[in-house]
Amino acid sequence: MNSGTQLILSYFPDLTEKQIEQFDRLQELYEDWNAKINVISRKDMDQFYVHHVLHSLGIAKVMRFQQGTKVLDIGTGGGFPGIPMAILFPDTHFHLVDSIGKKITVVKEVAKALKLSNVEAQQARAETLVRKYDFVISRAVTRMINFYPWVKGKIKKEDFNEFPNGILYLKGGDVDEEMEETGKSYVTYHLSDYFKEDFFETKKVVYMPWEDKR
Ligand SMILES: C[S@@+](CC[C@H](N)C(=O)[O-])C[C@H]1O[C@@H](n2cnc3c(N)ncnc32)[C@H](O)[C@@H]1O
Repeated sequence: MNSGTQLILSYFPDLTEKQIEQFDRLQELYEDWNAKINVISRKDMDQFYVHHVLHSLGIAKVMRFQQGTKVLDIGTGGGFPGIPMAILFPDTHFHLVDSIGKKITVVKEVAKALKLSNVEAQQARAETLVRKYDFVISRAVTRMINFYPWVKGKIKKEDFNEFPNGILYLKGGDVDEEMEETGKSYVTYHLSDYFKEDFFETKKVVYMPWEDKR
């Protein structure tokens, strides 16, 4: 087992043998694909498990998806946060979408190599999608004021998991300034409360539950 996988296991001790194997293969797969199609900044590759895998899994410290949950990852790039989350939640369906076809090629190949049957990858612009989901997850795509109109009609207005359906967005820096522009309610979780690596000092998960007259 590589040291990155050991790190993941230290924070998620209930991983199965299959999940351990899948996490273990990730770095090699991305190194190979990244040499052909740049989906991860090269200088980031030596911090791959912290900056990409563990960061993506920060969402799982905030929300446990039940079997049958449907999740959309918008602007997934090479598959973050969708691929690590799909390994962790094999009974949840993940729809990974990006507007750039080459990135979706990488996502499809990685999912195939890992036999992730719960991953569907599609080249599309977020605005054009018509299905409904329990949760939308995302990292580093655009400001929430732009993002929110893309997704608000795509979240099922019923609660299937322990907490209301909604958006789970990975963000660094000043969350409040950006979130207040939207006028919507949200909860901020600090990833430094869960992970001790310096990288997480400023990293957050912003949770926006769907809203009605509740
Ligand atoms: C900075 S990258 C982040 C990629 C990935 N989420 C990550 O954290 O590694 C932003 C991605 O959003 C995609 N994107 C931007 N606008 C989009 C849209 N309207 N619909 C789908 N994807 C979009 C871009 O193609 C790009 O791959």
